[in-house]
Amino acid sequence: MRNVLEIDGVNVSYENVEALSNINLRVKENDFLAIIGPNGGGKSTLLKTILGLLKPDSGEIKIFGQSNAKTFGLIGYVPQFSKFNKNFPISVKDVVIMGFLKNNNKMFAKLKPLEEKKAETIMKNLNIFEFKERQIGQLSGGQLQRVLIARALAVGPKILLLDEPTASLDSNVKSQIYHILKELNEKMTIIMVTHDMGAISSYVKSIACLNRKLFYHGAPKLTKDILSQVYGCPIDMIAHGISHRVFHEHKEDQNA
Ligand SMILES: Nc1ncnc2c1ncn2[C@@H]1O[C@H](COP(=O)(O)OP(=O)(O)OP(=O)(O)O)[C@@H](O)[C@H]1O
Repeated sequence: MRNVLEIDGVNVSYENVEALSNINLRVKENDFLAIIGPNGGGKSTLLKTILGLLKPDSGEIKIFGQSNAKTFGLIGYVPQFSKFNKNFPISVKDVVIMGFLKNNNKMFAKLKPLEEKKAETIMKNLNIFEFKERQIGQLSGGQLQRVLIARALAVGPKILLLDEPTASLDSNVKSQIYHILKELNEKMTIIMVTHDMGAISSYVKSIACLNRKLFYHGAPKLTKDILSQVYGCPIDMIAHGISHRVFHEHKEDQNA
């Protein structure tokens, strides 16, 4: 299997915060990679850097062997839907259409007939076609997540990046989203930031544990030692090793 993503010696900082330190990572074609780690560990920063939205201070990122500045259409991005402004007066269909536009300034541009057909197929596949005229504020969390996945699929990506796709969804809806991702994974590589440890044992093919540095990258089998290193405190694992986590007493908490 060839590498679809190669990250070499990447450092990223915001003014005086070092968010990523010397990240080296290879992702193979058709992998389903989960990036896990504590809050503020640099997961979103890593996604933004892969997308080319943030420029590393040093190091290099290649997508299919090319600089990520030249990769429009190869990567689809699904942002954290909880951060999406649900009050924005835009319909489901218009959000999906935005995915076809290279320059998002032309937000309500008309699609070519072929694109129109493709948008329709994507919406039907994700079961959102029936409410395509609905304003996005009228959707449930799971429906909105499917709309954002549809938007990301418009470019026909080879890699799909998702930032916490199941955060604040109930377990039934989470399973629906993972089911969709599993199907998509037959055609594309998936890289997902998640705090959902349950997904790791059931759905993903590999994991990367990130807390400013990359502590582990490999099979989705976490040991207590790796988790403690990444999360910076001891962690108990209950039920199948990783589906739950409980923080022991914590020095900072004790002093609080
Ligand atoms: N725009 C910014 N300006 C300054 N510092 C930032 C900015 N964005 C992120 N940071 C800092 O960079 C570090 C990494 O943040 P990032 O959002 O990548 O973490 P994360 O792992 O995605 O966190 P979470 O799980 O809470 O979403 C944090 O210390 C954060 O405060």
